Amino acid sequence: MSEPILQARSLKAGYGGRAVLNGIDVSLRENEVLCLLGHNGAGKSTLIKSLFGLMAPSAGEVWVDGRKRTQASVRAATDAGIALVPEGRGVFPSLTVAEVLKLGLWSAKVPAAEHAARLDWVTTVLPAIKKFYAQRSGSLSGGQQQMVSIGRALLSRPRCLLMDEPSIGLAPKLFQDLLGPIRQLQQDTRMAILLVEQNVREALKVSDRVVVMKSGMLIREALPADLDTNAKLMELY
Ligand SMILES: Nc1ncnc2c1ncn2[C@@H]1O[C@H](COP(=O)(O)OP(=O)(O)OP(=O)(O)O)[C@@H](O)[C@H]1O
Repeated sequence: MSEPILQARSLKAGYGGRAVLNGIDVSLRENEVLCLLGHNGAGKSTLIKSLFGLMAPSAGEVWVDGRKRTQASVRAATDAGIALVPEGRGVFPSLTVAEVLKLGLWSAKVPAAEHAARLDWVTTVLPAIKKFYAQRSGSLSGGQQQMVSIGRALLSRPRCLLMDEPSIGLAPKLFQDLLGPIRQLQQDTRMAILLVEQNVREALKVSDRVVVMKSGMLIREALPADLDTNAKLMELY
């Protein structure tokens, strides 16, 4: 089997000396959607931020493509083909969608000659974006903003996508509209996705494997099919 694209080994991290991650071991492989579940405050966002290089671990290691990362760096993560859909969307309300995506092209260091083709490609994956391309982001619905946030993350054509609660605040029926095209893209391209979700039932439908976090530890690993009843889901928490 090939090396994991992204791996945490005994990873510890926290804020101002307060430990949040208490030794996490997890691997994300090519061509899988790994669903990360856990209560509010379990440390899911902290794990995502640590894997992406937004936070330096206090102990333990992050490995990328079988090589130990020497320094937490978002630039290095982006260069390695990793992209983040952050919690809370992070689209600037006063900018139009076109402007948000142009900023995304710039920050992903996409060569200018490829900008048009890259934007075309993103709107092929998420065609709904075309409908509100010229609108200010602040005037969009939550689902539309989330689509822009996901589209922006795709601009670098990542091999590995980290998604922090992409469906938060959306009606459950919008989940598949938002995540369905991404699951399709993932299956077409063998991309790896780490998906943090509160919308457990819908998330399991687009996931290959599940890990559950509690108080900064991974307490369970399962397959979606193992969690096909309410009782089994309740056990996780
Ligand atoms: N920037 C920060 N500064 C200080 N403490 C933080 C910060 N961000 C998160 N925390 C704390 O770290 C703990 C874990 O938070 P984290 O956001 O990683 O959890 P989570 O599992 O993603 O939860 P949620 O589902 O609510 O987003 C919480 O106690 C939270 O209050």
